[in-house]
Amino acid sequence: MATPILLTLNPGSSTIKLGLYALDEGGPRRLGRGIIDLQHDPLSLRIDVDGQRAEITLTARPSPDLHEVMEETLEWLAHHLPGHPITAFGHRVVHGGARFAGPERITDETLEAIAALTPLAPLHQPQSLRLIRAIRHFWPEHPQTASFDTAFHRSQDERVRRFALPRALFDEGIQHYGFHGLSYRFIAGELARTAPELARGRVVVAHLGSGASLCGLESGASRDTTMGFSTLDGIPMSTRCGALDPGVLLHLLQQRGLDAQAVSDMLYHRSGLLGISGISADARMLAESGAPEARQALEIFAFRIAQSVAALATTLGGLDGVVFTAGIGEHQPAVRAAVCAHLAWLGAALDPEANAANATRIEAASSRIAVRVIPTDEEQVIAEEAATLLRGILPNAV
Ligand SMILES: Nc1ncnc2c1ncn2[C@@H]1O[C@H](COP(=O)(O)OP(=O)(O)O)[C@@H](O)[C@H]1O
Ligand SMILES: CC(=O)OP(=O)(O)O
Ligand SMILES: [Mg+2]
Repeated sequence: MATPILLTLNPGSSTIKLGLYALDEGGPRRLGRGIIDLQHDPLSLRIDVDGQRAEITLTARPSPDLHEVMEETLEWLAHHLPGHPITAFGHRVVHGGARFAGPERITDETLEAIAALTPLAPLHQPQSLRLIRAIRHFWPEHPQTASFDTAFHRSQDERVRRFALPRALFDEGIQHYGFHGLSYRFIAGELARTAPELARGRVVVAHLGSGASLCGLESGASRDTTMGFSTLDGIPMSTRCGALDPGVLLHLLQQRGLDAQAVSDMLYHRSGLLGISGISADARMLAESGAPEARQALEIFAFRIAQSVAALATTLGGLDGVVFTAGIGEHQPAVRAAVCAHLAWLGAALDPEANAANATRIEAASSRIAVRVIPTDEEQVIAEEAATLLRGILPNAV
C-alpha cells in the first residue's frame, strides 16, 4: 500500500506555510516545504520538495475564500509530484478556546466550533476556515485535522488564566489563553531530546516572529505566557501593539471618536515595530536602516522582551535558561544581545562569537543561566498530531 502523504497548512496574516510529509510507520518524514506569499499580487508559491526548488507565480487572484489559490497550489503539487499524491491535510488553527484541549479530526461539528471562535482571533481564524472549506470543496473525502495553538497552554493555572474582571466573564470564555503553542510544544520536545537536564528545569522560550510571545516552561509544561485572550497581548510585534493600558482604548473610542474598526486596525496592523518606527514592520529592515526611530523600535522590543522574561521567571519561581526561536529569535544576534544585556542581573551572559554565529549554545562560560537558539518547526508538530489522529484511518481513505 502506498505511503499516505500529508500536506500541512500554517496560515498567518501574510503567508501560508506548507509542509509535505510521508506518514511512515515510524512517524512523519518531511518531503518538502513551501510558502505562499499573500501580500504580493501576483501571488507566488515558493516550494522545495525532494531537494528541488521552484518559484511559481500563481494565476489565482487573492480572493477572500482562497478557493482558487488552494486549487491551483494543489493542482501544481499533483502535477509535479506524481509520486506523492496528497491523501490528508493537517491545519494549524490558532484558537481552540475552551472547547479544544488537543488536536482533532475535522468534522461538521469541529468546523462549526472553530468558526465560532473567529471573534477571538480575527487575524488568523478566518484564514484557517477558508483553507479547510476550500479543501472540503474540492476533496470532500480527504481527511483533515486541526492542531491548536491554545491547547499547549491548558496546563496554566487559574492565577494566570483569570483576569481581574467580574467572575462571570471567565465562565463566558474571557480568559488568558496563550498562543504559539505548536512552536512551544516543538521547542519543549527539542529541549527534552538535546538538553534533558535543562528541559526538566525552568525555561523561558521567546518566540520572536511577525507575531511574537514568550512562554514559561516548567519540566516542559506551559505555566505562563505573554499572549492572553487575543494575539494582541504581551510584547510589541511587527504590527501589533502588545500589552496596552485599556484606558488608551477607552480614550481612542470615547474622546477621539474612533470607531471599533479603526481602533482594531490600528492595534493589529499599524502598531508594534511599524508603529514605533514609522519605517517598517520587518525587524531585519529596521536593523539595517540606521534611522534613530528604527533603533528605538528595536530597543523597546528588546526591553519589553526582557521585562517579560523576568515576569515569567516569577511565575516559574526561578530561571534556568532562555531559548530564542522564530525568524528574529533565530537570526538576529543584536536583538538577543540587547535582551540578555537587560537580564545581566539575572545572571545572563552571552558568548559574543557564538551569538554572532547563531549557534545553538550562546551563553558565556560565566553565565548563571543557559541561553540557547533552537529553530522552531510548527509544521512538524502539525504532522505528528495528524499522524496520530489518522493512524488506522488513512489506508482506507487512500
Ligand atoms: N535571516 C533573517 N535575518 C534577519 N531577520 C530575519 C531573518 N529571517 C526572518 N527574519 C525576521 O523574522 C521576522 C519574521 O519571522 P517569522 O518567524 O518568519 O514570522 P511569521 O512566521 O510570524 O510570519 C521578520 O521580522 C524578519 O525580518
Ligand atoms: C498567534 C500568532 O500571532 O501567530 P503568528 O505569529 O503566526 O502570526
Ligand atoms: Mg508564525
